[in-house]
Amino acid sequence: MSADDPLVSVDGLRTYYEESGFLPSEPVKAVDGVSFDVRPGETLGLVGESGCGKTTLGRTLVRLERSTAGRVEFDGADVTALEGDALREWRERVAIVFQNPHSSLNERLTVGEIVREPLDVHDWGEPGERPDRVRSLLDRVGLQREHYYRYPHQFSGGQRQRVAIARALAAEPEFVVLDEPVSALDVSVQAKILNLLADLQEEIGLTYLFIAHDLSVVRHISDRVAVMYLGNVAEIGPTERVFGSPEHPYTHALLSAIPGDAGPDEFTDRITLRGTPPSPVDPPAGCPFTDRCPMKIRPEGWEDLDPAVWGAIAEFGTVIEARESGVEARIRELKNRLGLATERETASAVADRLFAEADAPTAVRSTSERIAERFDAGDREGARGAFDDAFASVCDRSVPPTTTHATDHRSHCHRHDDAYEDTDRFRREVLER
Ligand SMILES: Nc1ncnc2c1ncn2[C@@H]1O[C@H](COP(=O)(O)OP(=O)(O)OP(=O)(O)O)[C@@H](O)[C@H]1O
Repeated sequence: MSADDPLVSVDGLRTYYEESGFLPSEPVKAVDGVSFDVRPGETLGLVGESGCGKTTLGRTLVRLERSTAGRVEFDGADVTALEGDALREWRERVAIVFQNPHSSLNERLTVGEIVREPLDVHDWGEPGERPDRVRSLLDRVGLQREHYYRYPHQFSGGQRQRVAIARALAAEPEFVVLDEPVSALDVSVQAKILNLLADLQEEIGLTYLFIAHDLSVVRHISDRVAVMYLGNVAEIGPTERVFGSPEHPYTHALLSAIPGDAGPDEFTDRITLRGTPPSPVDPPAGCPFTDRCPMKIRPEGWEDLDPAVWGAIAEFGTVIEARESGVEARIRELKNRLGLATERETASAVADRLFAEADAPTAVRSTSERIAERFDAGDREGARGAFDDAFASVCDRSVPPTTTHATDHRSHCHRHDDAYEDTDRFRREVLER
């Protein structure tokens, strides 16, 4: 392997959770087609809101979750299909540190036994050498050799995380997934653990995937950063480039929420995103961020609408869509079958209220009224189609291609297409929100 070759190469990776329950359901698309590399010796930061799939991605990379599709190459070889001895052997080369050191350690084992366990599992060295290896690991992570016979409950959160790190490094892995390794710790302890991780990386030449929601920690520790949204990577690039000149509207929004100097250089105002991310069971067909994007491209004919009207249209669309498909539709179907009353407000009433509040122009009102009437008359699929014909834009219809902005800096947004790059206007609009 040359120094430029990735250690981990992820291509089109998907991890879906099949749900078993009372209602027939679609899988949770926790990771929905991500591609990126992790290079030897680097720290790749992984950020994004709660539930966007960071943990699932990290767990899939070390085969704690089974991928649904795509490839994960480790040192050039696909590891997604490994089984038996080959899987066991490869597992020596990877490790994971979990967020909560209060739940990740087995309380019934001594610290020495906890750290020794992977040495036994992977048949590391001779059995007689292992206690010494454990003691030197304890020493290396800032604990004492004498702690071998102590139990986890005798330690503070920071010390427990040191035990977890010693255990993760015991069998000499090359690649370590750090899943929010400091977020459960006191702020005063966080810096010490981060420094320990950085020292260990340098000494041993480790490669890290560092998952975190604290963006200033990620900026501090990562060489590159990947921004995740709804199971997808929206943007990836060198840390200073992504923080200094973010390209994806979601990255803009995420970074604008950082107080003070740690925020992006070109924005000073906070961008508040509408609503919450959609369910990963039923993600949008086009851009994953389309429902909440403050820079969403508008369809022809509606370019000059006031943002409040545009917001009302989006809300109306969400109601129609939720009632026509997804969980709400399945529940309604079931209730209908059981003879239970279901709908509350008619679509026409929803449209009337939303568009009156937003003071929408007549063209919007009459178009929506026609759609709502069709919906209320029972042609829900037709109404949804009519809504898409009238108001959907390229962001709703097609998955954005990859745009490379500079060496190593990539993002996925239709705005990067020259035809739509009216960013000045939309950035102003974003700031005015
Ligand atoms: N074992 C599971 N079975 C079914 N769904 C799951 C399972 N684990 C996670 N999910 C779902 O998959 C999606 C991604 O979850 P994941 O924990 O990977 O996100 P995350 O970004 O790490 O969130 P957080 O920051 O809260 O840990 C969520 O919708 C979550 O509810």
